[in-house]
Amino acid sequence: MRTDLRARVLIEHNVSRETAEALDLYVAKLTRWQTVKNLVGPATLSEVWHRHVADALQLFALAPDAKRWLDLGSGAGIPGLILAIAGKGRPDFHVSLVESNARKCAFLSETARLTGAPVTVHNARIEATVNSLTGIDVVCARALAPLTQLLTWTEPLLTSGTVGLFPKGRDAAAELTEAEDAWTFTRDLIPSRTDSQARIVRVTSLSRVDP
Ligand SMILES: C[S@@+](CC[C@H](N)C(=O)[O-])C[C@H]1O[C@@H](n2cnc3c(N)ncnc32)[C@H](O)[C@@H]1O
Repeated sequence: MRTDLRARVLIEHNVSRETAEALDLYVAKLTRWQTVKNLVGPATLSEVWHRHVADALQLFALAPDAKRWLDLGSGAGIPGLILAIAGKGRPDFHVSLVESNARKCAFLSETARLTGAPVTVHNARIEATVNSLTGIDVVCARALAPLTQLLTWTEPLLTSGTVGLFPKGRDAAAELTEAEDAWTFTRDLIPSRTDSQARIVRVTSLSRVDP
């Protein structure tokens, strides 16, 4: 079952053999750490290629030319570390990972070293870090916070030309409605390729609604 999912994901995302081997290292490391550190929902591990790897890789198609990525609340590196592993060969490609949990950062650093993924791991809180990060093409965050909170955290970036890509579940439309009370922005609601109920919210040109 797992092998079938792996093969399907690799074909669908046109993954090279070298990248597939690096993704295998990621999955093996995640599986090993999961037994003692509980990095992802235990029920999701048997479908890691679909639920995590493919879910991350689909973001590339939404910003194909982006080089400098920022992933907030990376956890076990989803989507940021997976994107970094897959984007490793691209010129000037780099992903900043922000994660407040030290043991998750240890996993991110060790796995990045093992796979050669071009990342910087920031063991820090988002609110203390975002202002110092510049030159970011895309900021993403999965399963972190409601859209209104994400826009508040990423305001310095999204008001300055950075694109936001936020994978969301079935409540994406409601989160958008709430966020539009406080912000104006250009947005697309893109169907997820891994979950028919889920959406990816793409946000650009953010500004605050006048009080
Ligand atoms: C539910 S997990 C999601 C992890 C990953 N993005 C995923 O989709 O599997 C949220 C992560 O965000 C981190 N986090 C929550 N609030 C944070 C903050 N203010 N600054 C940095 N990290 C934070 C948590 O430690 C946790 O690892």
